[in-house]
Parts: sequence; structure tokens; C-alpha cells
Amino acid sequence: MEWSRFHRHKWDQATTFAWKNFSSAPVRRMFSFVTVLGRAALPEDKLKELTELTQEMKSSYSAAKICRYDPTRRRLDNGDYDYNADNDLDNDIGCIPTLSLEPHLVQLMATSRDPEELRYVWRAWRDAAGRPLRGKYTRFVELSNEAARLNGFEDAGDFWRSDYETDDFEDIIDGLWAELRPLYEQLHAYVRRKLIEKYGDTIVPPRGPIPAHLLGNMWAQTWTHILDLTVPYPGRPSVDVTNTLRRQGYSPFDMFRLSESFFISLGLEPMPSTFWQKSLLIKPTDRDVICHASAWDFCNGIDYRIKQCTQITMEDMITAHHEMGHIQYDLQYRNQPFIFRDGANPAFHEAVGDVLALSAATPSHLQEINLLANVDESFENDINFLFSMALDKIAFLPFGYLVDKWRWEVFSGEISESQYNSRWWDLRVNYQGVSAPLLRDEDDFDPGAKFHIPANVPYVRYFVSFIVQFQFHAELCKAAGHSGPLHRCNIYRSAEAGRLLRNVLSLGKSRPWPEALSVLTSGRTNQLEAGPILEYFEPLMSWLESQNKDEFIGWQENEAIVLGVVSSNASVRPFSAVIAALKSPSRRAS
Ligand SMILES: CC(=O)N[C@@H](CC(=O)O)C(=O)NC[C@H](CC1(C(=O)N[C@@H](Cc2ccc(O)cc2)C(=O)O)CCCC1)C(=O)O
Ligand SMILES: [Zn+2]
Repeated sequence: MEWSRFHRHKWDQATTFAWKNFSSAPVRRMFSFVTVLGRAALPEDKLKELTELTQEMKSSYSAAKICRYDPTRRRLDNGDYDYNADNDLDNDIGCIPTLSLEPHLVQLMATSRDPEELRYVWRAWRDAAGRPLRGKYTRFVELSNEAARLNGFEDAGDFWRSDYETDDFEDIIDGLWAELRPLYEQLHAYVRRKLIEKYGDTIVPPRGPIPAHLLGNMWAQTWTHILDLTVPYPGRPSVDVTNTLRRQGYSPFDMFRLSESFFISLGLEPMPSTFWQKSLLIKPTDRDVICHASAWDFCNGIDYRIKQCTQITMEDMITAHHEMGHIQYDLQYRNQPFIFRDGANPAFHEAVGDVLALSAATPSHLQEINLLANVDESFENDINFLFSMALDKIAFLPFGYLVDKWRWEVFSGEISESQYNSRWWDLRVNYQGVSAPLLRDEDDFDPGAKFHIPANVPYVRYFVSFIVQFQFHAELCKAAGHSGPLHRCNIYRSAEAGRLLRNVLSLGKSRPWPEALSVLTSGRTNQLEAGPILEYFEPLMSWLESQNKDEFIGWQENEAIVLGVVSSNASVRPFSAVIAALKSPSRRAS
């Protein structure tokens, strides 16, 4: 009998979703994951196109290089750097691009204190890494959305958010940001004041956004590299132990051994022997590799590796803990069924290493491992420490939030191709209070100059991780019997903390993440909460409020100082300040 289309559809419906009626919850959970095909749901030719597109974007980004800054370079008549000189072959100014992001540009953005050089590097990187991706990205979005819809999602953003198994996920993170924004604004106001003291108020507007090239990082996402310009009480032992690491002859290998010893002290797993044989911890000189650090689970219970172009810096020591946290989580859930070998949600995976680093970075622990001379626990040292932690953990929050806010709006169509860059800068000014140091237009593609956009790696996981890692820290400190301020807690060698952490991590993705949180908090809560991170930074918040009492808190967009050539098709709505800057002869603008 020829089945009618109706009957065939009914059969499909019945068999396709029969698993939804299985009695076993874990089996239903497994089916709910394994039935999501992701990209593989695309027709062969489109899957091939999407895969090639992703590979092209990733290798284009990883191979991007720029020329060295040349202060003698011909200038425009207003003194501005003539970026187009490179193409001006008749005066053989052209250059060979030799500087790559890691380690050269990361180092330059962290250590240069020349605004002109910083502005050059900031723009040259975006010209080399972001601009070439713009056309590819639009096609990438189309194909990603098509794949998402074939999996039953609205668009790729909807698909990505489903990892959190939470209907009102966007409302939840909006609410968390609202609770944390006041602390961010206090830090922002204090740092802006210090940057005005360093660079003057013709570059840094007292009531406006901070120009993004002055914050020590290519994306202004963490500000730890301008600690020297902003530290509250200078002249005290620096909590940045980079120089001590170098003086003591630390190798990249030693830094990873140091991180491993912290995990072992909690009774967690050592790295498997193959880890030490097969990881790539030093940038090779004979070939180009994707230097962006990464941790790999080869899904056979034996082979786990980290790839990191490790520099001997405190930042890379913290990153070593971060990457090893991924491996530790992989090890803790390796006995779960394959489909459950993942983080309870992506933020949990990002939090593990950072939780241990919260203890490892404390002055008392750094003393214990001879990386810091004996530091008294004076109020000033406390504030210096909390401030350096805030330059990492608080400064990051709005950036961690806005990257996927932008991407979700691109996937949903709220941001069209003609608005990519102006909407990116709207979000950067509104949430982060940073501005482009020179005018941007829609030939630029600044989001593309950040690894996770061409690499198609979701980003809100880091925003959530920076909050949930303090919930972990608070609970592990309780288990370790810590008393006193949360920021002084060090769980080193606590078997109780290790046991609690193991109980959470070994679940993998076998249970919805609120249940994992409930295990962590012994039932006190199963929700994301800003309480612990606010408790941790409470002493700093009070101190900042007292320091900032005459300061303008927040920023006005039209106060932004944006210099640079107003390019022919400046489709970006130039901030009114640009018009002001272009009119008033006092400010150097062309
Ligand atoms: C096979 C695979 O891909 N594995 C995943 C891990 C897994 O899923 O198992 C993986 O290795 N992802 C790489 C990524 C690397 C880093 C990163 O991208 N960090 C963000 C945000 C941030 C910033 C400051 C900070 O302190 C912590 C995070 C950035 O740099 O902007 C760069 C150095 C730090 C972490 C990572 O480890 O998360
Ligand atoms: Zn990570």
C-alpha cells in the first residue's frame, strides 16, 4: 500500500521523537544531544563551503602580519601618520610585514607607552586581520543560520544559546551585567583618570570613553598590562611576578609543572605522561602554527594535549592554569558515556583553571612558592592586589558580554552587513566605555580582528565563567575551612576542596548544569549569582568610590576623541566629537 504523505509524516513524527517517551532520563538526555547534527545537517556542497570558509578565515587571521612602526614615516600635513605610504611605491617606503600577533603585537600593546605607535599597531592589525574577512563573514553567517534552522533552531545564535539549557538566558546575563556595571564604572573612571595623568586630556577625554589603544591589550579586553600606570599604591612589591619568573629561569615546561602541582595538591589528576611528550608548549620556529592557546581531548582516555606559544610572563602562567583546567575537566569526566564528556555548560569548562588561579595568584601563595618577597598584608597591599585582579576580571566583563551580543544580533539579522562595524562600536562604547582611536567605517571589520570571530568560537562562555568561577571559589574556600576576606583565600593542598570540585567535574554534562551548581553549593543555590564576585571585590569597590568622589562616573559618547582621516565612505555615524575635533584647530585631527 502506497503510504500517503500524511501517513509517512506521521510515521516520521512518531519514530523520530519516540525517544522523548523513553522512561530513562539519562537515555532521553543522550538522545537529545546526539540528535543535534550541527553543521552535518547541511547538504554536502554547503557543508564543504562552510568548512572551507571557516578554515580560510582562521588561517587568514593566524597568518596576518604587519610592518614595524616607523616614526620617521612621511606624515600628512596635520602630522598624522600616513598609512597609505606603504602603497606609495615611488618613494620605496614600502615595508615587509614581519610582526605577528603572538608574541610581537601582544608585547607591543602591553609595553609601548607611545600613543602614536600604539595607534599605528592598533590600526595596522585591523587592516591586516579584520578587513580581509568582511566579505567571507556574510556568507559564513548565511550558511551557519541555514545549518541551525536544519537543526530546528531559529538561527545560529539560538543554537549556541541552547548549550545553556535555559529559556531566559539573555535576561539572566543582562541581569548579571546590571549588578556588576557599577563596579566596572568605578574601575573605568579610576583608570581613565590615571591615563589622563599619563597621556593628557587631549588624548583621553575626562568624561568620555577611553581610547581603546591605551589599555595594554589589542582588544582592550583585560587591562593588566597598564598596572604600572594605574596601581593605587606604587612602590610596593608588584603582584606581577613576570620579572621574578624570568630571573629564576622558569621555562614554559616549569610553568606547566607549577600548574600541575596545584591540581595534584587538591587530590586531582596529574597530567598523563603523553601530555608531556605530545603537548606543544613553545612556538616552533620552523613553521607557522595557530598560536592562540588551546587544550585538546583526543577522546581515548589517554591522549590530552595543550598547544600554547608560551612566553615567560605572569599572564602566560595564569593561562597555563586556564588551559590545564580544561584538561583536568576532560580527565574528570573521562568515564562518562561519550556524549556526556563535556562541561555542564561551556562556562564551567572555562572556569576550572581560573578557579585554581584565583588561589595561585594570591600574594600569600606566590610567597609560598618563592615568587614574591615577604609581603605584609597591609591595607595598601590588599588594595593593590584586588586592583590587579580587577584589571583582569572586572575589566573583561563588558567585552565578554558584547562579543556575542554583537554576533547574536548578526545571526538574527538585527545587524545587517552594512552595519557590522558601526554596531560593533556602538556596543564597545555603550558597554565597555572604550572608543576607536581613529575613525572607522564600513570597509573595516573590527570584530574580525578578534580570534573568536573568524575561528567561530562562542564567547559569552567567558562572561559567565568570570562570574561562576567566583561562586566556585567561594564554595571551595568554605570547604577548605577558609575564614576571612574571600580575596585572601588560597585552597592550595585542601583535600576537602578537591573532593568537592571532583564531585562537580566528574558529572560532565550528564546532568543539567543547575544540578551541578547545586552539588557545588550543597543545595544552597542552583543559579548563576553575582554575590561572590561582588563580595570578593567589595573592599576595592569602597576604596574606588572614595577615590572617585570628584570623578565623572561613566562616559558620554559625544565626548569621544576620534582622530584620523575621515575616509571617503565614512558610513560610520561619526561621533559628534569627531565633527568637533575636525572643526577645532586645537585638537590635532585631520
Ligand atoms: C579544542 C578547543 O578549542 N578547546 C578549547 C577549550 C575547551 O573547550 O576544552 C580551547 O582550548 N579554547 C581556546 C581558548 C584560549 C584562550 C581564550 O581564547 N581566551 C579568551 C577569553 C579569556 C580571556 C582571559 C582569560 O583569563 C580567560 C579567557 C580570549 O583570549 O579572548 C586564550 C588564552 C586563555 C584562553 C580557551 O582555552 O578558552
Ligand atoms: Zn578556556
